[in-house]
Amino acid sequence: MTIADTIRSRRSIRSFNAQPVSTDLIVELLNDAVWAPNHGMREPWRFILAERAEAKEHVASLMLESVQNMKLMKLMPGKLQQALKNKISRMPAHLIVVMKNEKDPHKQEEDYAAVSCVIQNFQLLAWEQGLGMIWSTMEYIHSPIFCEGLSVKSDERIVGVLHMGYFDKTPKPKSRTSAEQKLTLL
Ligand SMILES: Cc1cc2nc3c(=O)[nH]c(=O)nc-3n(C[C@H](O)[C@H](O)[C@H](O)COP(=O)(O)O)c2cc1C
Repeated sequence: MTIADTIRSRRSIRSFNAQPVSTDLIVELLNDAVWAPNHGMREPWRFILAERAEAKEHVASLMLESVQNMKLMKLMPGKLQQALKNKISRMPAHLIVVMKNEKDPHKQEEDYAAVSCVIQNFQLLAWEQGLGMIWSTMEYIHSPIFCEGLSVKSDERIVGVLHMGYFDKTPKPKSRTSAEQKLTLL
């Protein structure tokens, strides 16, 4: 597969099968992904991996607790909330990508971009191995309950939670606007 093939064929995966994901593989892919560009070599990222059943249960509980006050959740019957928690707990792995905050807004922006590069590298490398994921930025990633429950420090933020695993069905691609339509030639 060329890089272009991998970029074009990668899809966000939201449903996974039960096949476990090896920790060694995730670490190997991360070791390639961190060769991302990053200004000042600040390498502003770190990772938290939940693969063991108790760890995934913990992540799922924190997610649910964090969103409990959201209007949508309040409308959701208890049974449905439990089903959601079970769905998250059953996913093969969750990788939480954490960034060190910078006081200088310019550096903060650069670092958010660098961490996003690592995430995309990781998504593409994983895709080549048949491993799918969804990059979630749902509201809970900013919740003190969620962050404190994962020992994310006050000078850090979560850039995304990557729910990942192997999958049986590849979603259809959503079309993209051609670059020509977005290009200004000076
Ligand atoms: C920064 C970022 C945040 C995202 N957050 C979510 C999310 O919270 N929930 C979700 O379902 N998808 C999320 N996505 C995935 C997009 O919905 C997905 O990339 C888009 O629909 C295109 O689909 P594709 O990735 O299969 O090409 C996010 C993607 C990015 C880049």
